Amino acid sequence: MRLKLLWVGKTQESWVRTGIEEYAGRVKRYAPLEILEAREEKGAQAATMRERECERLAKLIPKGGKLVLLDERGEQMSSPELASFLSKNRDQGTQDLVFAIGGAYGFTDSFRAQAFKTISLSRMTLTHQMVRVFLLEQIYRGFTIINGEPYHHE
Ligand SMILES: C[S@@+](CC[C@H](N)C(=O)[O-])C[C@H]1O[C@@H](n2cnc3c(N)ncnc32)[C@H](O)[C@@H]1O
Repeated sequence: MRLKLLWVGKTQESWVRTGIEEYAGRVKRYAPLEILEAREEKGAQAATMRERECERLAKLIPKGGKLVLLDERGEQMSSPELASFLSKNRDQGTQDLVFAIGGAYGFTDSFRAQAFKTISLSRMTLTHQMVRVFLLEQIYRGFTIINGEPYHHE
């Protein structure tokens, strides 16, 4: 199973980039991981920016890829539940599990409708930049749970 992380715009803060590099490196011990960046839209109305950014995200989804959205309105999962979601997909032969993080204006309804699952990390709104690190850390945590490694403590 290959993992793809899609997001909108460059990672601006160096301390966020450091976190991404750290946890992306850890995740790659368990599964091939590719991070793909959609260009951020600027200077238009929120709805137009959301629309254009989602069109760009949609183009990055490989054919047959299973789309998982990160969204505050999604389903809240525990880390063991995320681990079992990852292992189930791996065992069922999912080729590309594609996680998408929206831009500052989130997702359009039509992009939401393409998702196979929508996950919330919290009911609070987090910055789309920090969500990149939180998601990578949870995926890493998930793999350590799958492998019975001493990282996650109940
Ligand atoms: C600043 S938020 C967008 C807020 C936008 N007003 C909305 O309603 O979706 C940018 C992106 O960060 C991610 N995000 C923010 N908070 C999140 C949370 N609690 N759980 C999961 N993803 C979150 C989502 O992918 C979201 O599209």
